[in-house]
Amino acid sequence: MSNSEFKSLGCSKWLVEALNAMKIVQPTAIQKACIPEILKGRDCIGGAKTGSGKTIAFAAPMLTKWSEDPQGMFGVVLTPTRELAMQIAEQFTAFGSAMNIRVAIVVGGESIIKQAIELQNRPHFIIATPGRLAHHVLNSGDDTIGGLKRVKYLVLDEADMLLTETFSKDLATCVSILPPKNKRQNLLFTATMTDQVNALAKAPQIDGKPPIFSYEVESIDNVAIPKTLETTYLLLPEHVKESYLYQILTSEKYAKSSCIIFVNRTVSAEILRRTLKSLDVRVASLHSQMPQQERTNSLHRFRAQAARILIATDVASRGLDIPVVEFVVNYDIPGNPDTFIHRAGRTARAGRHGESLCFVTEKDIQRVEAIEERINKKMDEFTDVGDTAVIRKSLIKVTAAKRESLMAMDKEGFGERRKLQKRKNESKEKTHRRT
Ligand SMILES: Nc1ncnc2c1ncn2[C@@H]1O[C@H](COP(=O)(O)OP(=O)(O)OP(=O)(O)O)[C@@H](O)[C@H]1O
Repeated sequence: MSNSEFKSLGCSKWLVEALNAMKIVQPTAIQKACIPEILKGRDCIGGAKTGSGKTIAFAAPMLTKWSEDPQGMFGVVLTPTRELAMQIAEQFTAFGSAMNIRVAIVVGGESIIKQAIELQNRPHFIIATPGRLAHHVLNSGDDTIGGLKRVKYLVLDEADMLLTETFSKDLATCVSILPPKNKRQNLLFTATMTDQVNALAKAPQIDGKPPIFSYEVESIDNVAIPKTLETTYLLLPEHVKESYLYQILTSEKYAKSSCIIFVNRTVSAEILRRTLKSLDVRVASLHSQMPQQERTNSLHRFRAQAARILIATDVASRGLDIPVVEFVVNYDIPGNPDTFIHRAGRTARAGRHGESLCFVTEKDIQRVEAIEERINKKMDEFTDVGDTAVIRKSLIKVTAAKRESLMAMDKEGFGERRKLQKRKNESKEKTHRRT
């Protein structure tokens, strides 16, 4: 048994040992601040930069309390994306394996019936995306979701995102089945504070409940990105972006790096994936137009380093914890500076070094300035571009690969499939609204 500081924060002995086995001994700032307060029964709003250990900050106190009386459904964790839900569920399962923990994942794109059966088995923790949990709340009987009426904890991970309009209806449905606010503990965590989150931090105290504990590690609004993150930009014309990307990814410096490339649209992700694949780069992709099984497989391949590069839309920008990622490329610049913080935060996690590069065309300059203002830091110019003669030469090869990709996508009706899917989703949404 070690002299882990988690013990002095009040975590159970078995959990301290489980953390220890994973070499997690010294709590991070957010963990030190939040664990004792959550154990006291307080609601908590925790703000800390990407990769600074927010998951354990809420998981450790919940698991400690659960192990004192491991009965029935104990806690619900909501997250905005399916992959993040799966990752959190894996962590709960790993931490609680010695205690026979039961964790259910309730996310879209997976079998509703299988999930209903899992819920009937009374899992201790339910890790869910709001849309699918709301579906169960609206359509399943008490034998499936009745246990939710007695949960002790509700966690909103990536709370700023979950509190946006996109999730409001589903979130309200999920919360409607839980015990009232004063009969459950509410834990909110985020890497980017928004007005909605701040407003909750200032909410009046509920009678008989300890006051909300609100904590931000060194004001994340002023220091929004990890210290170990290098931020650079490369100014370039739109039509050479693919060639530069290919050149950089295959250059001596980055040829072995694990890298996530963020684009703004699913169609761009598909074009890039095909183009790079035909140029023999080991790529995987992750976007919302892929079937869930493919999304899961892609992420597995990337995590296992079978694919060195992940091309992704913002479904991958939040929460994903893949320690080997050393390099994040913003192939397209996001419109919301907070999105940049989350994307770049897929690297430089837990004190590791990481790099973020922005591809900047003329039309992106204002967006980059807004990001620099948000992160309180000027980006440096990227200098590892390599030989421009080589890039010029590769331009022909890369352009040909892109043209072939576009032709293949056209033939397969990629755009059509998306339109069809969109129409299907819209009609599903209408039915959902009617029910
Ligand atoms: N006390 C600790 N000691 C060592 N490693 C830790 C500690 N706490 C967490 N970690 C590791 O740090 C990494 C990042 O943690 P986590 O995923 O919880 O970050 P986060 O703050 O939720 O980030 P994001 O805002 O991107 O969701 C994980 O790999 C986790 O296992």
